[in-house]
Amino acid sequence: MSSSEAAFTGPGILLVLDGWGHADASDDNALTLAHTPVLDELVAGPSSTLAQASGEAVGLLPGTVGNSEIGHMVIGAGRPLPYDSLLVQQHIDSGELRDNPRLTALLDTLAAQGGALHLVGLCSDGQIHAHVGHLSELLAAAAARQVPRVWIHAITDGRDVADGTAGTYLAQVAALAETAGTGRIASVVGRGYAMDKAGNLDLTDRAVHLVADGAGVEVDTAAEAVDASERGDEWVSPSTLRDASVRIADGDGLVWFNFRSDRIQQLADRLLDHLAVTGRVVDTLSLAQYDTRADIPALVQRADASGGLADELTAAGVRTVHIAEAEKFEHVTYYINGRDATARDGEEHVRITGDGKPNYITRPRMNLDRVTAAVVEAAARPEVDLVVANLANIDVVGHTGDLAATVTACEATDAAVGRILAAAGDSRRWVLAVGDHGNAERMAKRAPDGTVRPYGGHTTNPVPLVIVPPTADTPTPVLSETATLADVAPTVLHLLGHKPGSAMTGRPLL
Ligand SMILES: O=C(O)[C@H](O)COP(=O)(O)O
Ligand SMILES: [Mn+2]
Ligand SMILES: [Mn+2]
Repeated sequence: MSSSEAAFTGPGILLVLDGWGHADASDDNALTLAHTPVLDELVAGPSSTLAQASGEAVGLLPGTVGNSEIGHMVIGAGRPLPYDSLLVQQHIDSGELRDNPRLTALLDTLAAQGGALHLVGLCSDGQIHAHVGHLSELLAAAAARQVPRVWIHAITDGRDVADGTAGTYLAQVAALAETAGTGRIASVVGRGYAMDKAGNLDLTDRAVHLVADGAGVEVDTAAEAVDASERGDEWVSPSTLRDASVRIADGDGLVWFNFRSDRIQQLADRLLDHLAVTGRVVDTLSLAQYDTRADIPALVQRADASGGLADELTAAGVRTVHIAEAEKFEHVTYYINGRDATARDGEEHVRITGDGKPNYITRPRMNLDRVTAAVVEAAARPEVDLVVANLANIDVVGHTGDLAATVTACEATDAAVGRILAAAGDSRRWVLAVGDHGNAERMAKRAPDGTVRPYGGHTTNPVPLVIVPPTADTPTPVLSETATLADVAPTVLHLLGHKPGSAMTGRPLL
């Protein structure tokens, strides 16, 4: 029987196991160290393949690690989408960024009126939220337009890159400024403060007052600020350089150089509010488009992500329930639907919330039991055609860089998948389980200084993709050996009995 004859159609569950990457067993592979009988059986079966989830396959620069935004967008779009980091790099390579009329207008005004330029963003080459190369280009543009003073407000990383590397990146930033002939680090703060996205405004406001008012611990060097942190690079205390202590003045300019919005938008909105309340008019631009309340003009526009799974399912009248806990809720709603937050007709969104400031090392199960219960409940409703869910633990706990906690997260996820498979069997649903990018299969990395350090960031590894038939006696489909995340939406449509959307370039895997 050919694989197409073996295909079955009907209701199903699309399950994204966040950060579920594939790599050979090793002593830093949390997924192979963990006892995961359910996942092991799934990936060992014939209805299993590996999908590319990084680099060009999904719309990133070659060799770039995947991330949750592009992962979910491509899963939904059924085609690779040029991601913001790729678009920014293309604008740099073509010279368009440096000549961008919004940028040159701002720089020329600052040069003519003697205003300072403030550049705010994450200083690493993690390529998830930002890249120091983009900062370098903005410094060169400011130098070319003779902006008199350029201040860098550096956010330290330690999450998308190995912890303990912030000092190296800040030295690199200083060297880039030297090469460009302009720019000095005015302040340093860890991303735990500056890039909170959970509404912890007490953290955000520390960064607001640092950047806007120069309020922070006084240090002589950026390295001193980093070295003083007792909780790693993510939690470098808001620090201001003694000989470069600045506040943002009326008439200054501000450019945000993170290309990804989700973790900078809270700070951007809060800072702009603070400047307005304190009577400072500051022209502001962002490198890529942000989802801020404030309308911040962007230097690089987003790619169109329409025509994906959500649009096809709505047109076909398919009823869906989208479920995730807070950390990944936007990913299974906004991003998977093509950066569109509106629930379509026939679409329900379920956001599972828990503690405000969870500690993922001590609570690696997170809110998994409640997410699983919501999936089981939705699966039992006959009117629901498709359940779309994200299990966050493997990725979110993986980001702590704590191997033991991540092993526990993998084991908890394994048990949850077991419960979901049982519920799928009861309701005669197929299940398609897939990772959105790698993370937990690699928990150590060589840092720029040559040392091997705990690593909680993402990887370029492929991700497992498995399909479980609706009943034990349904013929087991054999999946295509080559796959990418772009094949998920066409495969889901196929399993629901529909054709791939006309905007999709991926193909059904069975
Ligand atoms: O913002 C984060 O938590 C990480 O930098 C990236 O993780 P995500 O792409 O899985 O959200
Ligand atoms: Mn993810
Ligand atoms: Mn992640």
